[in-house]
Amino acid sequence: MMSLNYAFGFSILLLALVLLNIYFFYTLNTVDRKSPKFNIPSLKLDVTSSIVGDIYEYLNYLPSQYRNKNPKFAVIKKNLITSFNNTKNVNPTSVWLETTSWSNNNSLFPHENGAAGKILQMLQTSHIAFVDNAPKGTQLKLLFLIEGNQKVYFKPKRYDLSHTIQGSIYAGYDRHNSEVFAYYMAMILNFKWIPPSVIRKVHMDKDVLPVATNGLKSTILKKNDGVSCIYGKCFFCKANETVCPENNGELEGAAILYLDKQLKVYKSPWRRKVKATLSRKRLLNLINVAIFDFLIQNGDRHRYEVYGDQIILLDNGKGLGNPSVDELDILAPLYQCCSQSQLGDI
Ligand SMILES: Nc1ncnc2c1ncn2[C@@H]1O[C@H](COP(=O)(O)OP(=O)(O)OP(=O)(O)O)[C@@H](O)[C@H]1O
Ligand SMILES: [Mn+2]
Repeated sequence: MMSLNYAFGFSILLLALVLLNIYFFYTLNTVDRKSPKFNIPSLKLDVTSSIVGDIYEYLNYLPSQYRNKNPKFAVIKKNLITSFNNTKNVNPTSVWLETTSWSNNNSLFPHENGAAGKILQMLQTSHIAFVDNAPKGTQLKLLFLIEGNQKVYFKPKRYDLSHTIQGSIYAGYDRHNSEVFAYYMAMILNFKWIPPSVIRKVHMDKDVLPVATNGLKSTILKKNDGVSCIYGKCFFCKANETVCPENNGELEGAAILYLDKQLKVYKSPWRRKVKATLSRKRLLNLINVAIFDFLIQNGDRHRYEVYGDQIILLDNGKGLGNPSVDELDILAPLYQCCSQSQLGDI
């Protein structure tokens, strides 16, 4: 009798252990996968890539902290807005002196004590001493020399904000608002390796033509209605693809601080495929840039500039093309690195 009781007790224990085991393996496999509350819209995907499918599948099971705004952000936002609005008593000479002599391991430009707002204010409103073509690159852009002897790149508006770019990720002209958006987003992400950039409007007849170089004048056409339009000087610039002022005579664009610094230029190793051997720091830096580019949807980081040993974000004009497309290829430096554990190999 005693041994029967004992055997019964033992089998109950065994059963309990087996059930516990099943439960354990079940939770192992389903952790983070309980009742997805967040369903991302189904998008047209390149189903040939399993990574792309995996990423979208996993998005449904992200832990809740990734879906809620971090309360710490309110303070960061308030400080940033205060800094951008600090535009009183700005002295151009001292702003540019402080800005161009700035040398720091954490940022390209000063941001403390409202410096960011002062720089933006100067970029947006300073008197323009001369305007020339900026022939570097494939896109039409101008070079301004503003009060205080500061150079500025001006990428003109080519599209209305509601315009959607169709076609490849490289399609279309640069988007001036993408440059400006990139700057503000980088500030929010605390990535301080990007030139300040702000929307500026210049009057064609009052601000540009009187101070235009002869080179620029030779790329300006007078249209039938008497309006002066620029076709500029660049790799893709054509006389029939001009930029014209709005009805009020103003030309809108992104005013981007020009960096008179020693920059090294590298071809992106991802422009075809990864061939180069990269240092750990450079690889992590490229992954950061890829995440940034994914957020602005810039798939045109074919080249990157390095200052010291830090990648800087120059040329952010190919973002914001089509709000209903998520181009996941941009994240290749991130997901290829994780799937092939390249970090361990170098
Ligand atoms: N803010 C800046 N300060 C200094 N140099 C700059 C700045 N922005 C761009 N450049 C330099 O000018 C070159 C052309 O600029 P950018 O890349 O913005 O033009 P792009 O027409 O878009 O060129 P691409 O078609 O090759 O992408 C870049 O190679 C970069 O080295
Ligand atoms: Mn470009």
